[in-house]
Amino acid sequence: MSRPRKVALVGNPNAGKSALFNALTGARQKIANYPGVTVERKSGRLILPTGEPVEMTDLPGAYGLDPTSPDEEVTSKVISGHFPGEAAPDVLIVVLDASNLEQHLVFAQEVLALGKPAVVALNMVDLAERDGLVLDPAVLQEELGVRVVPTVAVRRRGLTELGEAIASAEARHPGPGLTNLTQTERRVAAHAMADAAILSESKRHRLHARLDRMLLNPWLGPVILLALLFVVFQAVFAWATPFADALDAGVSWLHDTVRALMPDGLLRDLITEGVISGVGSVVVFLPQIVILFAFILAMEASGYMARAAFLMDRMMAHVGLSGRSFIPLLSSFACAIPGIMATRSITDPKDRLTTILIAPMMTCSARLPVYAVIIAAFIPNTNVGGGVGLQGLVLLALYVAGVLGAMLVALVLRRSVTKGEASGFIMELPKYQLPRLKDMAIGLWQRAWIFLRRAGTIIFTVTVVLWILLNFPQAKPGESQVDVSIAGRLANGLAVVVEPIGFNRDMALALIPAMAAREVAVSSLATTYAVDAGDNEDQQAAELGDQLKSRWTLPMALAFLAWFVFAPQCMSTIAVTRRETNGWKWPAFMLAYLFGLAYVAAGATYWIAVAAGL
Ligand SMILES: Nc1nc2c(ncn2[C@@H]2O[C@H](COP(=O)(O)OP(=O)(O)OP(=O)(O)O)[C@@H](O)[C@H]2O)c(=O)[nH]1
Ligand SMILES: [Mg+2]
Repeated sequence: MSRPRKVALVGNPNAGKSALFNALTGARQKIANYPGVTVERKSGRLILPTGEPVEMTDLPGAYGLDPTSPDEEVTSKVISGHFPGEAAPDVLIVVLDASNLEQHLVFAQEVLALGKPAVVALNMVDLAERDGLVLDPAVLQEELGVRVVPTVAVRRRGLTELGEAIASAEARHPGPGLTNLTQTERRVAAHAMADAAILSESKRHRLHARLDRMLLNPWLGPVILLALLFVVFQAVFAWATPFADALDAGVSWLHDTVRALMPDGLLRDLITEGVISGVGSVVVFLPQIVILFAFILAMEASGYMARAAFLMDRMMAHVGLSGRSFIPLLSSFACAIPGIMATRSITDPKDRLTTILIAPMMTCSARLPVYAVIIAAFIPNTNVGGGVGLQGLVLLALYVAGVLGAMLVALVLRRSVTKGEASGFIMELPKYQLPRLKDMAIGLWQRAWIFLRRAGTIIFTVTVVLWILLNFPQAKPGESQVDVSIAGRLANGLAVVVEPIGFNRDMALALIPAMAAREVAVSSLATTYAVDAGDNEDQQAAELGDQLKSRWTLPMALAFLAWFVFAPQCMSTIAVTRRETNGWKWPAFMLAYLFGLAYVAAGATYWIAVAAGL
């Protein structure tokens, strides 16, 4: 039997290719309402209505076959069959945004001129209708010489017709109207084609235009953005509390139950102190993570995020970056790894390198548990007036500190190591859309799952190993178990280095396993204190927050927070930087400068706080 035919989705960024891919193959590729979301190719299987199985590939968006950035290069190589280890696609699905037809037809002509079997998915016809556009697909079909199928990817409209069109797509001889055109000629042709295909147009985006005038206003825009972020961080603390408390109670209950049921011994201690206290101390932050992502996903889907990028462009230009860096930096608030990969949509190599180097300073969600546990223990839950909570304010300040640090570093790098001018910013603003509940639910579920999976795998493993290192060799009566343990002795070595910045031995101990994942800092503190409590019932019952309060001073806690704003405590980030920069030079540079910054920031915080009498 011959291999299944290969079908590839091509088109401008933000046309809805990944949404179509998901709808057709049942995959869960990330979709978001701004250009440059997909930066790698991804394949999946589907069965056409004719019963024919095909292999479908989702590609990064592109503006032309001549690549100007690493992600466009993937697209152009896959289409031409030059992608290593992959045959050229047999059929192309050219995805067009119906509400942005003229622009999207330029690249479509270039692709169709290749003469491969092809189908056009006239996607987002619902948005076109909403904006008062009535289109005639037959006109486009006539002009382009291939089947044109209207679709609404997110509502699964037109999928069967699209499948049938794929099944019957055949090789063609593109007419003279398509081949050998210059880019300018294609633009002129696109204009004429769009004009002919648009039957009627009643301007109905007045509301959106007004919204843009407000949100993109150079003065009002940043104020609105800041206010919005402010609400987000207040909500992370305020809304999460009842859920976090419930989870906390669940963890305590489990801990006590297992303790009561199991016989005394090392195995019981491993399960209660290592697994339940350690991993549980991280899991309780699930509600906060979910709330944070609910806001991020809503901002992405509505089209507001792209506006925020537009607003930030001026500020980015001041530090020598382009607004293009905004989306990768934004993704880094979830995790630096997809953020660093998203830099593939940046054209200028030095621009891209700078963005990679500063991405780890964006506060990723793995820091949230660390921040939250320390803030909850040391920052009073008071109102600073007008219903604004101090805890949320401190959390916002930590995020802002990361951003400001990153901008400062970019400024320095662009004048030294990655010298260059800021490049111009071209990004089309996506249409405003109401976030779809189902997409939000899927997105949140994915984030929650990533978090829980980390807790169940990497955090679990590291915590168990740490517990073992904390319990051997066993202390004699009268000795402190942590002091004599292997982990304790290792930490004593590191403690010498971090003592000048106010860290104690337990903090030093937390830093080592936290290289695997930042959240481990929390579970490792929880485990250390649980082991240290030994048989002391009172101490055992004390929650991690109370333990911290009784063992750390406020300046120490603040220094620890400052450390985590900058420290590159994540091996995966280093690994992905190595991959994206093809060598060890830049990851080594990143490690050195970020640890340096963390050390200075934590030290300065500690000594200033001490001097201020905190
Ligand atoms: N209303 C409407 N929205 C759509 C449709 N198709 C996609 N979208 C939305 O449009 C946005 C972009 O969709 P994606 O699938 O990420 O676009 P893409 O072409 O893969 O973009 P890149 O990966 O950046 O090249 C998302 O917010 C989708 O929810 C559609 O037919 N109708
Ligand atoms: Mg995509």
